[in-house]
Amino acid sequence: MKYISTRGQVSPTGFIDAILMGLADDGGLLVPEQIPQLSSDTLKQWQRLSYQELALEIFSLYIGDEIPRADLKKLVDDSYATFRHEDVTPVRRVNNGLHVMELFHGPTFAFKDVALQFLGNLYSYVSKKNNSIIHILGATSGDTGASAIEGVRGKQGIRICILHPHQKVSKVQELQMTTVNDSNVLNLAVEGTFDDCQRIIKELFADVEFKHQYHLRAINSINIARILAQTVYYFYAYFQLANQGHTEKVNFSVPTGNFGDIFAGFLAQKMGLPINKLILATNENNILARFVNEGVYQPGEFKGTYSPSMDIQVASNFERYLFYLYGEDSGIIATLMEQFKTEGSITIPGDVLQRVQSTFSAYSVENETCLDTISEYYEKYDYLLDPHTACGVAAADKLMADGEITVALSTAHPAKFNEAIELRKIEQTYPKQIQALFNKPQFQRVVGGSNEEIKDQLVKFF
Ligand SMILES: N[C@@H](CCOP(=O)(O)O)C(=O)O
Repeated sequence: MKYISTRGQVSPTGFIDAILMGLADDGGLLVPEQIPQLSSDTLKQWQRLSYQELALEIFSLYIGDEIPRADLKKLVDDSYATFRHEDVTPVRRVNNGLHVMELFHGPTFAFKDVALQFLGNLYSYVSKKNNSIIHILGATSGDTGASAIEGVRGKQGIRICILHPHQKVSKVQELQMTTVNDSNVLNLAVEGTFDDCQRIIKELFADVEFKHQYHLRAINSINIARILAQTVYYFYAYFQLANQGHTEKVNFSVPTGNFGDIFAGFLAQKMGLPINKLILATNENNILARFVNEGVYQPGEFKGTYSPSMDIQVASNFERYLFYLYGEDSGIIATLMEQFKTEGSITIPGDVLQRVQSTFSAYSVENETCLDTISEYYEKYDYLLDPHTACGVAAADKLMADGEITVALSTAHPAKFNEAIELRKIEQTYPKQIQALFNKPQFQRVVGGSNEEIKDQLVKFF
């Protein structure tokens, strides 16, 4: 399989070079040259596979023979052996039509572990095999950072620097990142928002000379490996329901910030998974919900919410979706992204908007509704939702029709966001791994948001 850029200025490249490139060198995002198409027979054959077996099949389609199957199997098995649940991403029925897929059974209690345990092991494999230098630079609104650090801490040949917005992540998220004292980890707390952190890393990756000189690698969802790994659980959820006798198409409701997770669902649908609606749930930072409902992509004013991981204005993976929306025409995408840079917005015509709405439904969840949903599900169903999952569940409640089956993606464990949970006077017991964080010293440097200052830190660290 080869990978091409959404902006068309990069020669088709193999899987390993694509993951090492991260952001495409022309500033676009890498996508597979062709999306594999699955027959209904293949779907039937996959229906009873374990999570690990399924991941191996899906990764093989996108990696081809670049990694021998036995090596790939070991990477997959090692990556998911760290999960606390034997199903890796179990699906639980909560009420009639609503199921929750728990994606938080990995080491840092968030869905990011599903891809970042794998990517961490993959980087280590590539570093040993090809003698590649792996200097990771990432931005986080809380979950990606902890998960990426956990995926590579202490690993030979790898260094990681994570930028997070100072005091705009939850206490547990901050502790998960900053209590790590391995010498290959650097945490920079940036005075600004997640969008500032993401803009900085994208600008540094776009500085191709700097990127190559310092061997910068990405762990955010700009890296195509993240998307591919997240595609697996859409299939797995569908198969778990099919094994219980649900043969109809399924809706997925996805708490959305950077558009990576829901894009993975979109990719699964394009591969042939019978998905009905993709429900896009935002918090009050609702640029994506406005896009789906009105056809205008324009950042609004930043709002701090109870779901800080989704406090994002400019969604990284939106460009990948635009590429498919516009028939894989990289010329149009390059023009639209240039327009976004100069004018600050993209408006799509009515016929294109109709195509968007045939795939996505969207709802923007207000702060109070998020908390109300947490209370309601706790009282009625004895199920404690984290505030991001609560946004997904609130959107599903709003947008699913009677008789439909919806899987809401539960993206994090509630213990990561007690700031929101305690507002509703709900007392939760922390898992022991989270409780232990409160007694540890923290290691982080607070920095301003200039590219030069970050570059300076990186040069010293790498
Ligand atoms: N919500 C994310 C933001 C970064 O998104 P990513 O999927 O591109 O890594 C976070 O928790 O850091």
